[in-house]
Amino acid sequence: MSPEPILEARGLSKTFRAGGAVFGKPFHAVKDVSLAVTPGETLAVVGESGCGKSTLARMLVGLETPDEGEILFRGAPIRRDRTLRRQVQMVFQDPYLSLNPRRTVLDIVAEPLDVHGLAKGPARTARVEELLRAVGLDPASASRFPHEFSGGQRQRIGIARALAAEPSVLVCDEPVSALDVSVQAQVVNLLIDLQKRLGIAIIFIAHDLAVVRAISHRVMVMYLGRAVEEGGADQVLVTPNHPYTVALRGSALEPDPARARLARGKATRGEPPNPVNPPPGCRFNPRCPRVTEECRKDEPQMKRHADAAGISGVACYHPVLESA
Ligand SMILES: Nc1ncnc2c1ncn2[C@@H]1O[C@H](COP(=O)(O)OP(=O)(O)OP(=O)(O)O)[C@@H](O)[C@H]1O
Repeated sequence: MSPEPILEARGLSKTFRAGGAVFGKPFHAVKDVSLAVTPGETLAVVGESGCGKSTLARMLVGLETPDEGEILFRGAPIRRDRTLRRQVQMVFQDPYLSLNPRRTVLDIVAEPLDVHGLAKGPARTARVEELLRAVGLDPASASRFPHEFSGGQRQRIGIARALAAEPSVLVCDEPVSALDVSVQAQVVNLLIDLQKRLGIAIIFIAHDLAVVRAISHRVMVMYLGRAVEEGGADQVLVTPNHPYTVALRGSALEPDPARARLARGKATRGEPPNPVNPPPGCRFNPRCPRVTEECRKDEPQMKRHADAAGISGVACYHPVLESA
């Protein structure tokens, strides 16, 4: 029997108005997305910029309220309360913007300890030093300020801060995309190591399939607010079923970023996606090499089935392997 999910989202939707304007046209940034992670598991959420990954992440940690759907922690619905805030912590994309430049590392990492009343005085300092050690930083650096650290070290400080709350789930929103390629693997390896030691579940958000390869057990692919494919990491990353995942994978195999963009552009023909005016039918249809009339009429629903790696699913009338 597979373990119970620690965090589950059912049918989450979020609508914004175009341009953030009060009278702007409403559009779905996230539409009917469901996911689940079990303790010790990493679910990667991948898709191009604007597909709704950050909005999904913000809903999961309670920074954004879903318009529809619910979030369950250990099987019980949770709202934007303290339980959710403490048990589900976020690691932000930009380690330069997400750390207050006027506070010391001690005070930054101790913030969740203060907010949740977890430690005071010498115990607070000792806990911060322990957390800094856990993320591979010198505990003596607690009195320093963020600008004295490199990008990779700052992201380690962000991870230490997230861990201070003793969370069961870390939601990492593009945690390495602002870092040099040489540093990205170190931060990914740190997360893998922490997961093994602490048994936390990780939701790892990225636009790049190559980055998620090392860390993910399961992968969900999003396109214009919708989940289009999900399954075990090997299945989705090696033998993808959705034509969009195939296109993303094509660009992931290209190590040079400029060529990867070109490959992605070629593989996903036509206009770049715009969530404000999604096409009728399948949202990917204007760019899809396998498009038929059916795809232009009705939106395909996610069809799920159980396999060796758990549940797999694809929302496509013409999935690649089945019709090959
Ligand atoms: N507060 C907001 N008000 C209006 N529109 C928003 C708001 N937040 C996000 N959006 C829009 O919702 C869509 C999804 O944004 P989101 O940031 O979730 O995507 P993403 O996949 O994380 O992209 P990126 O990697 O560029 O952040 C985008 O079109 C974005 O412009």
